[in-house]
Amino acid sequence: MPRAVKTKAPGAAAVPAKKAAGKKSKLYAMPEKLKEGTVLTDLIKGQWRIGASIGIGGFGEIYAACRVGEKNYDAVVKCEPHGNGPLFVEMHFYLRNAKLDDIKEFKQKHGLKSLGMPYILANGSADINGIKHRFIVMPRYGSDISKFYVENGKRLPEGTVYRLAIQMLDVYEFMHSTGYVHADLKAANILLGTGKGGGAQAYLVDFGLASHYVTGEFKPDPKKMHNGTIEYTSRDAHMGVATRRADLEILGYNLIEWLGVELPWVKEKLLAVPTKVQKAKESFMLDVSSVLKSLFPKGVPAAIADYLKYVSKLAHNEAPDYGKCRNIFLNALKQMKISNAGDLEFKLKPTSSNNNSSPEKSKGAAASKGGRSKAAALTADSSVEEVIEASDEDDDGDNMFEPEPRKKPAKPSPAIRAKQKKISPTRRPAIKVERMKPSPTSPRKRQAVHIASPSPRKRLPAVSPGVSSPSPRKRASVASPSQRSPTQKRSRTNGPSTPKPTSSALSDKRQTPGTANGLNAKINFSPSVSVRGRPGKTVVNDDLTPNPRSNKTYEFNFELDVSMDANVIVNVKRKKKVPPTTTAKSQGSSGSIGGGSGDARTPKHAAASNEGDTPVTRVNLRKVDGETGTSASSSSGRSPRTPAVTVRKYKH
Ligand SMILES: Nc1ncnc2c1ncn2[C@@H]1O[C@H](COP(=O)(O)OP(=O)(O)OP(=O)(O)O)[C@@H](O)[C@H]1O
Repeated sequence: MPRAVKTKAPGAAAVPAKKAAGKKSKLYAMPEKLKEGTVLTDLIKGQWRIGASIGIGGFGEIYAACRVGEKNYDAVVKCEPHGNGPLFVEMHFYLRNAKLDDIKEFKQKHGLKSLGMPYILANGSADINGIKHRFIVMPRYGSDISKFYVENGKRLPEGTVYRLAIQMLDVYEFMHSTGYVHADLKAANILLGTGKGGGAQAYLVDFGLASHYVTGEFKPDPKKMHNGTIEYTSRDAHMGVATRRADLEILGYNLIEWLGVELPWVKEKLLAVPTKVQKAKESFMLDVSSVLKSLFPKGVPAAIADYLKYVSKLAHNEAPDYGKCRNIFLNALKQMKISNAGDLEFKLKPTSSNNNSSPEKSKGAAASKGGRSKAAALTADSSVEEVIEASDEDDDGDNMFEPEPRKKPAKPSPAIRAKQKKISPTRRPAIKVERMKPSPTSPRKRQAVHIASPSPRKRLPAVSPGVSSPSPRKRASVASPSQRSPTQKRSRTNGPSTPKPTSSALSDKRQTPGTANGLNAKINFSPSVSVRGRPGKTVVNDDLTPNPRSNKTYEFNFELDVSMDANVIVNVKRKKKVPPTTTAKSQGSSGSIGGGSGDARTPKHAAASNEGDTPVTRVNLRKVDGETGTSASSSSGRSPRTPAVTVRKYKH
C-alpha cells in the first residue's frame, strides 16, 4: 500500500522552521535521497514513479521516472529542496517560456525538423523526510557530450563541433526570443536525444541560470558577477550583466575547448581568481585573431575565427544575427564535406583535420548514440512504493496546465515582458550560493559557505578595458586593498538590500573591475568543496528563493588557507545547542569554531570560546582591509592562517 513519506529523520537536530525562515540560511542542502519506487504526485495529481538516480547536479539529483501505469522510464525528475534557487528559476523558465506548443511553433516558423530545447512535463512539491522539496519532470535524454569529450582525450571531431554550434544557436535563438538567456552552456549541459533520430540532435539543459537579458544600458551588478561556470563565463556575466552576446561568447569558448585547445585562462591556471579570468577574456576578445593564432599554431579554423570576431563586435544590447553565425559553421561543414544530418559522430578519425595543438589521444570508442540502455531496461514493477503528494500549500502557485495567455514565440511583447518580470531574479532577494557537485563518495555532504565582503558600497569606479594586459597570458597585477574593485570586494553573502552599483552609466563599454587581488582567500572545504575556482562547476552568485530553510545540523571544522596576506574575520552564527556527541570538533591546529551567537569572531576568538559544544549553521568569512580591520586578527598584523574548512552534515 502506498504511503505518504512524512517521516522526520530520527534525531534530527532541526533548526526550528520558524526561526530559520526568518533569516536567510546560507547553507544549501542537497536533497533528501528518493528511494526507487517512490511515487511523487504533481500539482495536477499526475503520479510519477522514481527509478534509478541518473545524475547529480550542483544542488539537486536527477532520477529516471515513469508515469504510474506506464512501463517506460522515459522521463526524469529533478528534485531539490525548496530553498534552492536554481530549480525555482529553471521551473519558472520552462513553465512560462518553453511549452511544447511554443517549441513546435518555433520549429515550424524556422523550418526546423528538431530543436534541442527541452520542456517540462509536470512539477510539484513534496515533503521528503520532513523537508519540503520542489521537483520538475522532464523528458529523458541520452548521454551528455562531456562524456565523449573526456573519452576522446578532451576533444570532439571538428565537424561535430560545428554541428553542435549550429544546434545550440537554434536553441539560443528560441530562448532569446522569449527574452531570456541561458548563461551556462557547457558539454555537461548538452544531452543527446534518444530513440530514432535522437543521436542527430543535442539538447541544451539546465536553465537554473536563465535570466532576462538587458536591452537598455549596461549596468554591472555586483550581486551577479561571475555567475556561471568560470571557464566559459562571458565577459558580461563576469560583470553581472545578462546579454545575448554573452551566450554566444560562452558557446565560442566551448567550441575552442571542444576542438582540443586549452583556453588561455585554463592554461594559465587562473580559474581560482575570477577577476583574472575576466581580464584574460577581455584581452582575448579585444584581439581575437592574434590570440587564436597562438592557440592554434597549426592554423586557426576559419569558422572559429569568424564567429568569435563577429561576437566580439556585438553591442551588449544587440540582437545577434543567428543565421549569419549558423552560416559560418554550415560553410565550414560544406568545405569539410560533412553532412549536417544524421547521428552526431563522436568518434575521432585518425585523419581528423582538427587544427588544434593537442595530439589526438582517443581513449576507446565514444558512442554516437544517447546511452540509455540501462534505463530502458528498467520496469515499473518496484515493490517499494512510497507516495509523496504535491504539497497543497505549495507556494510556487505555478501549474503548467493552468491556462495562460498565448504569447508570440518570436518577439516578447510588452505584456510578456511584464509577466516575465514577475519572476525576474532581480526582483527577488539575493542570497549568494554556490552550486557544488557532490563528491562521488558522499554526494550529500556538500554545502555552500558564504564569504561576507566589505560593503559593496565601497566599490570604486572600474578600470577600463583599455588598461588590460594586451596578452591573456600576462598575469593581472595586484591592487592594493584600497584600490580594490567592486568585483574584488564582492561577497558571497548579502541580503536583499545589496545596493546597486554606484557607477550606473556605463553604456555599452565594458569595464574591467580592477586588478586581481580582492577575495583571493581560497577556502578549501573538506572533503573537496572550495569556494572559488572550481573548474567545470556552475557557480551562482545569487539565489532567488526568499527564505531558504534548513533543519539540518552541520559540523564545521575550519581551516582557512588564506592566500596572500589577508586578514579574515570569521563570523559564526550558532543556531542551536546539541548534545556533546554532535558538536563541532577541533581538528589538529585549526581554530575550531563554536563561538557565541551572532558574534563576529576571529578564528582566535572562536578557538578561545566554548568550542566543541555548539554546531553552527552559518559561517561568514570576510576579508578586512589590513590595519583598518576592526578585529583582533587585523590588529595582530598577522594573517589568520588557519587551515581548511570542513563542512559536515550529521547523519541522523
Ligand atoms: N532530461 C535529462 N535526461 C537525462 N539526463 C539528464 C537530464 N537532465 C539532466 N540530466 C543529467 O543530470 C546531470 C545534471 O543535470 P543538471 O545540469 O540539470 O543539474 P544541475 O543541478 O543544474 O547541475 P549543474 O551543477 O551543472 O548546474 C546532467 O549533466 C545530465 O547528465
